[in-house]
Amino acid sequence: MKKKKENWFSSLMNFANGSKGKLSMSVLLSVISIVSGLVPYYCLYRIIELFTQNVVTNTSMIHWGVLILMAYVVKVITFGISTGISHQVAYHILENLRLRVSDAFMHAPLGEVTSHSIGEIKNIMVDKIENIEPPLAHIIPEGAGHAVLPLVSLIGLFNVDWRVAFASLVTLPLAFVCMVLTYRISGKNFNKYNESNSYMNSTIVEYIEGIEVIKAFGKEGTSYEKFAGAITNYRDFILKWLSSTWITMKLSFALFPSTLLGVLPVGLVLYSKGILTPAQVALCCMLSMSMIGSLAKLEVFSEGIREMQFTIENLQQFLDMPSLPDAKDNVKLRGYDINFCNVTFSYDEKEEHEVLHGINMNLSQGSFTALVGPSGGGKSTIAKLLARFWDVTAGTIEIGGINVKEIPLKQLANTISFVTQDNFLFRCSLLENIRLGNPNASDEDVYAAAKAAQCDEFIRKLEAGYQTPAGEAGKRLSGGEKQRIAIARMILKNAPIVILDEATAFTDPENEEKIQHSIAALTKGKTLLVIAHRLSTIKNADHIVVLNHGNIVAEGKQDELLKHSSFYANMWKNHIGAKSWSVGVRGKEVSQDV
Ligand SMILES: Nc1ncnc2c1ncn2[C@@H]1O[C@H](COP(=O)(O)OP(=O)(O)OP(=O)(O)O)[C@@H](O)[C@H]1O
Repeated sequence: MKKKKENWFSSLMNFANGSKGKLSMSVLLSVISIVSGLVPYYCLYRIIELFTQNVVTNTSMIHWGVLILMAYVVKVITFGISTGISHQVAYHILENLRLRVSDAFMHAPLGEVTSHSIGEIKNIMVDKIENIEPPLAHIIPEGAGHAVLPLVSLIGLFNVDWRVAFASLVTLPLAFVCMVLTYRISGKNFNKYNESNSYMNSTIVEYIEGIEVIKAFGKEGTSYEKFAGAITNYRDFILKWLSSTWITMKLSFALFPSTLLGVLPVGLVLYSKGILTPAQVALCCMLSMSMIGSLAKLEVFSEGIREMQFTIENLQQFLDMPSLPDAKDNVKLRGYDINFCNVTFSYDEKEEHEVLHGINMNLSQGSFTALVGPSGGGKSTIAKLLARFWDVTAGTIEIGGINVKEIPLKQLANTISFVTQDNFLFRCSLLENIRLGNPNASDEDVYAAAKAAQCDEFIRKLEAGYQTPAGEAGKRLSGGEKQRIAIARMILKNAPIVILDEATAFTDPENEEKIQHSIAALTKGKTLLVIAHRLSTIKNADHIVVLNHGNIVAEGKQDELLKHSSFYANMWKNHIGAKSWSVGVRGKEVSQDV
């Protein structure tokens, strides 16, 4: 059965959990504050009445004056407390929204996440969510107050005379029509607005991120044009969008607060007929004027409501992202053997482009398995499926006899250390970047892991050593240095299964040998899966699996493969050739050493 689409406001209120009491208090105080603004009008009416009946005394003036002052104090205090509370609640809702969206990203298959550009995600998570804070903090409490005030004023007007009360409503129907029209016209283009805004954000992020490539290829002009074009398109779109609603919006802005238009003439006619006293006419004018402020505010708030509605509806696509099913309770693994059974996989939902076709593979606990093969053969995909960045399309992957889908994602993450090709450093110190591998590790443990990964020496040479912020250092570190930090993280994590995806690809030969020794020592007894292009680094593997176009084309030990697989033998020959060639070019002599 199709799930009923939740109203955007209910969705928003779901994020106020734990703060609904505060929100109600804020609404109540706001209503008190706004309605207490009517008290001075009533007092003025009584004072005018005293004057017109010529019975005014000092005591009565003081009496009504004090009442006006008290109403003012109540108005200011209740308003202050109400908005204070509502801002707290608004930020609580914003925090929940952001946490919920980032949680959705964390639990979604990786492909879902990468299908959105960084600019788009930043736009929604930072800017759009932040933009709803002011309307959220003001509209709910103040909106309630401003909705109640015209009603109270209207009741007051009916109390004086029903004809004046109806006269105050004369412009409302037309104002409503204009407001609904504005809402409809601008709503139609909101998706386009989002697209245009996201595109502009993505373009600027791409422009800044790719600045090195742009400079290297002398494409400043072209890239700048793309960026400037996105800004111009956005401006043109917004201007067109605004002009499409300009007339109806301005009309509704003008008509909504025009209560005096009916009240004043009708009040004066009733006065001339002796039905209303001058004080009553003054009271009717004051009451209808009190409605003006509130109706104008409601009109402005309708803009904010629309902003909130569109933001929440836009966020819904992120909140509704499919998530990888996650088991609740930790399971008992029977060791750390890994078993791929008939695994097929496509990155696209339609399964049109299968990248793995029925992979069967067994990695016994404590063994060292190497995945090799031409680029695009599916090596990294296998590693990512094991770490469950995606779920297999068909077949199963088991660890210790348990399907990875039945292992809670957290337990799986604790079981596997994955050093990927992208060695991402977070915006914190290098010490903390390494400690990510094990948050409970002491500083000494971090230093030991860094030594084993051959990064202690260069880190200590940095001005702030281990305290160097990675954001800053990340730009200064070489690819190999970042890779060694990632390996130190892996060492510190000490998980029973280790995946190294081209883990030493950036490292120079001298350090590579040292790291290879450290990795060999530190992964002893662990189930190790290495993805390597440089066959010399995995020639001692217990098991080498050769992948081509998503199929296993050969497997075995190095010696067996060299004897029985012409495919592997060719790869080996090419590898040796490439090594010799590179040495030859640099040293002007050709060597056949590997
Ligand atoms: N996120 C993705 N979305 C769609 N297709 C992808 C994605 N990642 C990889 N592919 C495709 O899947 C196939 C296998 O890629 P994979 O990265 O697993 O190969 P690989 O053997 O690790 O290559 P390399 O040695 O170059 O890293 C390739 O055709 C690639 O284009």
